[in-house]
Amino acid sequence: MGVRANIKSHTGCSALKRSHYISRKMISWICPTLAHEMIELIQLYSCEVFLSSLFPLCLAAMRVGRNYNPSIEGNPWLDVHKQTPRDKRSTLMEYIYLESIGCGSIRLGKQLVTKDNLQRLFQIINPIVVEKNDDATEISDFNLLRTRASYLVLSEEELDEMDSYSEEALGKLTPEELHTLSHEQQKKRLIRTKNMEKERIDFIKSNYQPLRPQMFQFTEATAVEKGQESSFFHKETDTGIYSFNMFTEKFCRELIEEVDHFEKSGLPVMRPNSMNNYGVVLEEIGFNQFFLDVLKYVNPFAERLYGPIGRSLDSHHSFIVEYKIGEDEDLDFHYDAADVTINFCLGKEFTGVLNDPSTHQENFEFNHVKGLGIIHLGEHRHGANKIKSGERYNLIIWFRNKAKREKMEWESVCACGSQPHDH
Ligand SMILES: O=C(O)CCC(=O)C(=O)O
Ligand SMILES: [Fe+2]
Repeated sequence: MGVRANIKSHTGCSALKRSHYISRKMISWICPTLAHEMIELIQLYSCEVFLSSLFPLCLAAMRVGRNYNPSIEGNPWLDVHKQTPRDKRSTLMEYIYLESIGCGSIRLGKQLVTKDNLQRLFQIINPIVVEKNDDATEISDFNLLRTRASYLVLSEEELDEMDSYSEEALGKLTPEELHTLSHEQQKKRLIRTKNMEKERIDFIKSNYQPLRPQMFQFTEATAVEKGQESSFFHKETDTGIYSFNMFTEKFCRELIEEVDHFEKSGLPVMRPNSMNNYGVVLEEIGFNQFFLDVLKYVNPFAERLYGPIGRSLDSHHSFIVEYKIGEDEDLDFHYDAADVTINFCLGKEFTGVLNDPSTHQENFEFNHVKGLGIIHLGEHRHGANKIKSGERYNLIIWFRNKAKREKMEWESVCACGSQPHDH
């Protein structure tokens, strides 16, 4: 993030932004243009997947295209979520924010804050809940926990460490001792983070009643809209940003509904990453296989677009980010802890910015439109402009090479310097 200062986030509606907006509309909704784009792509990639599975769909889209009403008003994406207003998070569920030291934090419905649950979810024998103040006041009666307030969940050992490793005590350690201490702690934390994740997934699995159990299975019908079968990547920049239209309107609406339903359950919600405070990690609520299946579909494209990096993808971290005025409103520049990222707009209003990390000269802005996604390299620096009204839900899929990512995680325990936007 060192050179971030020379790149500013844009909130105004520049001509550049408008032209991208218009071009996105043209490509997605004016089907003769869309057909032309498809032919170009087919020629460019002449890829087996295109020919065997997508080509017939492309032809179908071209046929529909001749009669397709290109007006933006006719775009089903633009008003579909008007019918599904989202209840206020605060009135839905009495959430308590519970933080660990170095192993992530969760939101948990107040009724689920019990010693047993904390023991399990935080992997601590005798969990102690303390106020986040200088005195670390212990709260033993969980009824006294304040809705939407944040607390620390600690083991007795951690509480002792807080005293013994006070700034004064740390000042007495040599730099080498401090280094070793922090590395040992980080290793322990990494292992605990993994165990906590496993427990959380088991906890959700045994307690969550999905709204639509069938939607946890990926099918091509989910991915490709009948009549608008345009599952292809449109080149946006020379630096590896492509846009595409992949998931159906129905899927997007239902995914938002499922996420809302999950949030109402009060079950533990992990922050999707270190920068977004709202949203849900989809593999934790049962979508792991779903996105592995999506990956099979994306794999040949990723390889065409990104070569060996695209070929190496074998795992994912998938989550929903939610933006709303008064909550998360924007996202600072960062790069993802991913090899390849898909960022797909499920709904609401937003303007985003993507910047090329290698040159820092690029100033490409992409206006998110419901039903459109972008794919880019994880290392491609980007951020999100402030939301102006309403709510925005985006589906973020971080595709990764598992072995490489695990190696990086362990190495980061020993590396100093800036970290990517990790989860
Ligand atoms: O809000 C967005 O569209 C971007 C989100 C993002 O970059 C991320 O969560 O890594
Ligand atoms: Fe990102």
